[in-house]
Amino acid sequence: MAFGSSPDFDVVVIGAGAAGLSTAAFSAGLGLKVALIERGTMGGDCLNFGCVPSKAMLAAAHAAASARNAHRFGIRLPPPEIDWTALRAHIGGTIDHIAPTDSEARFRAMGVDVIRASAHFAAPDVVEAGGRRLTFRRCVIAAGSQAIVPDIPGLGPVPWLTNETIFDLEEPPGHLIILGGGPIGLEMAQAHARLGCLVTVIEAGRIAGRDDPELADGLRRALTADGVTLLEGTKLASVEPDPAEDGTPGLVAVLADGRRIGGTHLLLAVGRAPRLAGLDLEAGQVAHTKAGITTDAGLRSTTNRRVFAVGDIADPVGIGPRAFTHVASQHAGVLARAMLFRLPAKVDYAALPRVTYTDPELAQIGMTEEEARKAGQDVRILRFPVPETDRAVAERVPIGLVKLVATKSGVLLGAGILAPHAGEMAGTFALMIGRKMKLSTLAGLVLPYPTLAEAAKRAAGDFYAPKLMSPLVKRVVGLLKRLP
Ligand SMILES: Cc1cc2nc3c(=O)[nH]c(=O)nc-3n(C[C@H](O)[C@H](O)[C@H](O)COP(=O)(O)OP(=O)(O)OC[C@H]3O[C@@H](n4cnc5c(N)ncnc54)[C@H](O)[C@@H]3O)c2cc1C
Ligand SMILES: NC(=O)c1ccc[n+]([C@@H]2O[C@H](COP(=O)([O-])OP(=O)(O)OC[C@H]3O[C@@H](n4cnc5c(N)ncnc54)[C@H](O)[C@@H]3O)[C@@H](O)[C@H]2O)c1
Repeated sequence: MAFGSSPDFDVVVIGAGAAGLSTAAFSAGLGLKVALIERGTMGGDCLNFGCVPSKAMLAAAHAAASARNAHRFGIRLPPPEIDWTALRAHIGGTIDHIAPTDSEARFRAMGVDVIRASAHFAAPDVVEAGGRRLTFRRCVIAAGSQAIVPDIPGLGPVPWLTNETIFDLEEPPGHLIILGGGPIGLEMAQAHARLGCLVTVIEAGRIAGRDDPELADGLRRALTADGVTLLEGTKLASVEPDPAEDGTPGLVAVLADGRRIGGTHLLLAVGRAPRLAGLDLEAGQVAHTKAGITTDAGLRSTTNRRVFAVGDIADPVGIGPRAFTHVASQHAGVLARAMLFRLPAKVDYAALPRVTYTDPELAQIGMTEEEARKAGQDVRILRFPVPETDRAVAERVPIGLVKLVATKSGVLLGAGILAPHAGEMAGTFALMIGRKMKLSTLAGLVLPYPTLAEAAKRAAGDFYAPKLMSPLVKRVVGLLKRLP
């Protein structure tokens, strides 16, 4: 940019996914001149290849499971028939319904200059896209992440799927082999199993490895009951193409112990890598590692003060990346305060919720027991089995657990919930942990009866039960009862 001249844009945003769209919307709303650059589909991963299609598919899968399980309630139904074409129309229709919110037309109407092209840095204050050279006051990198493609011998000729292609299958997979038992692998495993496919998950460690092992154990039982084969602590040595006689592609997964598993499709779900390639971050003098763009806790690049990063691609120093849509929104909020209002805003994940949308759902808010202990906390653990609530009995919920992690003085640090619709309970815990509330708040809450959430109240109540039943309290009650 020539000395003294003003830049073309106040804010240039690279990527129109959850993080970039929120950033562009608030910046334009505050009257700034904004360019939003997207090389793919408006809405990014969440709308097109992530949260939305996966939850739409899971909804269909859960409906099929409900039909299969109706006999438990005295309702006899024929086995459900899966109409794959109609199912795909449901998934596509869900995306189409939400798409206008993320559309180019909506953002143009806000006054945003939407550029449909690939963006890269040409200088620390210049981005190029679609043959245009854009100078900026601030650039926000919101280019997201993509599925990691591991280096597995034989993978080249085997047709593999990622989250970007699995929702496009015109026929249901006969036998879906899933590599990786994290949220993507597990959600897709249950969805496909309940939709009538054979499913095998190959996981190098244990499934739901970031979650509490007790909660993961319940999920393991639920998935196994759905017919998912879980191979944990198992390394994949290689894959071989194995087309069927009619020429339809197939594969054999060869495990490190020599076992051979034949399947029709392979889904790679072994984690995400930031989309750094092509951004020419060197030209922009933007520091990065393979985890993402290195920022301070206010999401500002540590090497180019004009540049910020948000969403999956952001790697705030000491906190690390988190790949969730609600984190993308949180980042946009931090950015609004830090970048535009120059307030000392920082990313804070202390009360962060995350949910794996299987049935039962696995929700974790704040710290797991292991994380709290690693952080040096002297913790109290409280549990209550969800199936012991009256609501669970009525609804025949066989598996579930609430596990609370608190300080010795009763301040809630973390909550893990394995229960149907556990995600719907997460807000209460995010509020409690965020506000550093004590378990007494939860134990004293009047909850509607009968609800699964009562399990959490019962777990919190256990913190106080020994104190209530102590000899001292008994003596006080004994003295008080003598009063007229
Ligand atoms: C299968 C699956 C299920 C998920 N389910 C959930 C869920 O239930 N809940 C949840 O909270 N999260 C979920 N996630 C995670 C969530 O989708 C991501 O955290 C979220 O999409 C991140 O948003 P983002 O804006 O950072 O990136 P993205 O959505 O990836 O958007 C980045 C955009 O930048 C564009 N781009 C990249 N490079 C350039 C460039 N050089 N020039 C121009 N444009 C560029 C890309 O085309 C893309 O559109 C799921 C993810 C997957 C894969
Ligand atoms: N419901 C949700 O909120 C939701 C759903 C899907 C994805 N996401 C986001 O996307 C992220 C990525 O999800 P993901 O499931 O791909 O990744 P992940 O990193 O969470 O899990 C990947 C799993 O693959 C295993 N793995 C890695 N390499 C392997 C190999 N060679 N062989 C066998 N197993 C291997 C790991 O041990 C791990 O358990 C999540 O962490 C989350 O942030 C969120």
